[in-house]
Amino acid sequence: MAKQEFQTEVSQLLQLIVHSLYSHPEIFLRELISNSSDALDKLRHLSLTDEKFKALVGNGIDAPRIDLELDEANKLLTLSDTGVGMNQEDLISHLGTIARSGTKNFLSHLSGDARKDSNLIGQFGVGFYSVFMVADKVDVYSRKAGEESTWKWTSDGKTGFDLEEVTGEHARSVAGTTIVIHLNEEGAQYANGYRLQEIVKKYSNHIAFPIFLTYDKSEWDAEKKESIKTRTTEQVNAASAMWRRSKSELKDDDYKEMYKSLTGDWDDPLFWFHTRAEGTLEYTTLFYIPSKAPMDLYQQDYKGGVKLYVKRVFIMDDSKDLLPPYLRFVRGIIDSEDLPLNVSREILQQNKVLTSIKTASVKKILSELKTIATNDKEKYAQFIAEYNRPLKEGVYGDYANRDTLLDLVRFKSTKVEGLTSLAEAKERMQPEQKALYYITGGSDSMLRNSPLLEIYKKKGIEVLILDDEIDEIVFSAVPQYGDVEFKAVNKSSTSEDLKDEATPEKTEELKPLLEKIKATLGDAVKDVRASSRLADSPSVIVSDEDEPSARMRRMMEAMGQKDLPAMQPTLEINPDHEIIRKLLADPSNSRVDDAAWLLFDQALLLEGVPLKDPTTFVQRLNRVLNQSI
Ligand SMILES: Nc1ncnc2c1ncn2[C@@H]1O[C@H](COP(=O)(O)OP(=O)(O)OP(=O)(O)O)[C@@H](O)[C@H]1O
Repeated sequence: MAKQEFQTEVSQLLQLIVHSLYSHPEIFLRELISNSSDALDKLRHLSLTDEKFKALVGNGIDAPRIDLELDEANKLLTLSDTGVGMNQEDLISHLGTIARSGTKNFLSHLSGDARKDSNLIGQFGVGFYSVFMVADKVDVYSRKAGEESTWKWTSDGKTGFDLEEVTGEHARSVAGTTIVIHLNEEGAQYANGYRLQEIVKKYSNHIAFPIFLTYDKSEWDAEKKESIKTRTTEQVNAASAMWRRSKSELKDDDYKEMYKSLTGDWDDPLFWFHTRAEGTLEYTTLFYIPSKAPMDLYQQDYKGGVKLYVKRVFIMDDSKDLLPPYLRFVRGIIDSEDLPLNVSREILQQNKVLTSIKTASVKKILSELKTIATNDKEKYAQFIAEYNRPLKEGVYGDYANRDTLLDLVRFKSTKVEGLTSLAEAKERMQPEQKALYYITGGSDSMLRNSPLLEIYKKKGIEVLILDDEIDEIVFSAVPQYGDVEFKAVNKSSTSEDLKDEATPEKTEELKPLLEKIKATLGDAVKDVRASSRLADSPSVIVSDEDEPSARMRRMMEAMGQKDLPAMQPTLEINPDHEIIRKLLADPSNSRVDDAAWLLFDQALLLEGVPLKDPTTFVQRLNRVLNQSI
């Protein structure tokens, strides 16, 4: 017998499961049943598509089932399936290490606060290891489909496991897995047939395979007027692929239960969309929106959340081709009547049937979301709190659905508390307002206090506050909302819209000063102009239409773009500001030189641009300070 140690992460996870996750120990059964159901799905798929496995039909593999057997007296619970099974290597790699990136990610997020951590873990399910909440020893006997040997894996869930080949009475006659759970003190409550039935119905009623329970059933003997126990085997679950049933037959609880057994989430989903399409293509989709965004939402190796079935036969999960990447938070099922069973991942990408299903599914999900946005604002706000960002990715990437997505995303604004839709912002436009204005490039408070907003505040015009990094990229690709243009307030041309007729004398008067400042700043600026967008601040920098903004430049640099041309913004000066008036009053003022740089540097700082030469800035500031004290 070979004794092997668990991977460090497994030990960590086990520690956590055993010491802090007692709040829902019953989920161990759901996790094991879900693994068995996956194993049955896999084998059924192989037997339909692979010659080698077709030959096995008739030898147990055509009777997919899950069996629970209870030995109450010895506190033993046995769960068996006739699924794909595991061989020696599988047992080591699947039950001795953590391959799932989600779980690794989870472990890195642990806060040490048991309550919080158990909520976190609910988001992905702990899988097989949850059995150690209720067991002090677990034996797994497994035989892989197409192989002869049965392997036994045994562990107390502490440091490691033993692995050996078994023969004789313990060898399995057909492929599959048997898990013998030696219930511990905590788990003793599950050595009860009625309790087990209740849990199976609660979590696994709609698993596509039958689950049988063998236990000592107490029955009343009418003649002798006493309770007698009879060994009984009963099917416990409904075993209908529930998504194939009609909506009218299904209750909310059916949907919620299906969601939980599908995802391992402990919380109810926010909402679900169940569709049956008939006509040229026949398929069923059942999509769920989890109430909390999945942990791996922003990871490149995220897991797709939609399972593909063909005529109720499981084909694959984790595929990233079933929905566009921005809808990666959606969980659920696509079940098609028209796809071939042996469809591979490679074929999937170009398959016409699947492309049509995918296109229709995206439209369906987005239109359902739009209905919720209109009819249930509170629920929609919960949705937006989790998924605004992926929707924005959609605005950028999904050209075909851009209009709908623009209606779904929400933004901060100078006119509302919380968030606004673009439709509402459009409603609020002033009669003379020519575009929907937005400001990007910094944190919420930095943007709200930016001098660029002064004129808009004065005129009562709304500006969208885009403080999410992704906004800048999204808006660079989206020129308008309906018939209204989007305009960034930091672009040089934008202030033209708002210009009040400046008196020609004023412009004339300013000219020499502007030239002087320009001469002082040299190549650091493209131009120096009188501003029509400032009220309280003396200066501001803006960029040309086709130039990246300061923040965009930082992002491009962070992404490794090296040969960006040097930044050359336009400096705008507020002709009515006291500092400027003073400089104008005395054109020979020896301080114009310092003033020019300080006006420029402060404008850069407000835009979040780090100064190239902070030492000189500080020296200048001190010089001016010294003169004024
Ligand atoms: N009854 C079983 N039959 C065959 N393989 C199994 C069985 N139970 C577990 N496995 C294998 O062990 C792996 C690990 O199982 P575990 O429950 O820890 O995670 P998972 O099922 O992969 O992830 P998740 O629970 O997030 O879906 C499975 O992916 C599967 O390959």
